[in-house]
Amino acid sequence: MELKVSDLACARGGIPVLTGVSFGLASGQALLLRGPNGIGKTTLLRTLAGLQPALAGEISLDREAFAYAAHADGLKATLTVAENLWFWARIYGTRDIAPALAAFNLEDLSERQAHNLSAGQKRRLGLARLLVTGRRIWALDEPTVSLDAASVGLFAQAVKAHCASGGAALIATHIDLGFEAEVLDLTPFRATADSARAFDDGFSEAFL
Ligand SMILES: Nc1ncnc2c1ncn2[C@@H]1O[C@H](COP(=O)(O)OP(=O)(O)OP(=O)(O)O)[C@@H](O)[C@H]1O
Repeated sequence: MELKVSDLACARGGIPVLTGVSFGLASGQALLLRGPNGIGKTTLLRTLAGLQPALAGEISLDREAFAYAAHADGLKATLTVAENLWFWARIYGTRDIAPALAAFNLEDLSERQAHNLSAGQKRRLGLARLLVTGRRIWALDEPTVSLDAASVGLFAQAVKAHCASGGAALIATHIDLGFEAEVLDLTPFRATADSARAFDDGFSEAFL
């Protein structure tokens, strides 16, 4: 098993959002996170990627295993497409950006500054960054926002190739990505007022 999450609880803005989340993600597997707006998909991905602490529970892998791609593309506006990818490649110790450019059809845009890209092109660059991280688990938050149908197809191919080479992906999405994947519905794990109170009590007891 690549990743095992056990009895995880996480909060946003100090308020418990999810409790008792347990699932596994095997090497080669893509898992879709579903649930209504506000259920906590982003919160779960941020917790797994180490951007915020868990309230409780276990995550079998450390944050270094995850490449997180969020709503904000995190691009360097004045750098070109190629420079953006090289920036990340150097950080992650990757020596080639050509596969990333090709996977997201960015070759013809490689010399354009990021701030001059369209919304969908920016998103493609943000996703291409995943390929230069070399990280095993992609944690993706609504990765297809702004993408046209052809680009959703490129994204699906990239995820399939990543999984075929031993990686895995956890993807929060409301749309059909056009490939077979298991689904984890977070609705049953919504934190209740009682569970929120239990965390408050535990917090108070721990610090009194
Ligand atoms: N910065 C914040 N401070 C306080 N609460 C927040 C903050 N960001 C999000 N929340 C709240 O945390 C809860 C979980 O939000 P989250 O973004 O994880 O949900 P989501 O399932 O990803 O939603 P969506 O499908 O709309 O993207 C929501 O009730 C949201 O209003």
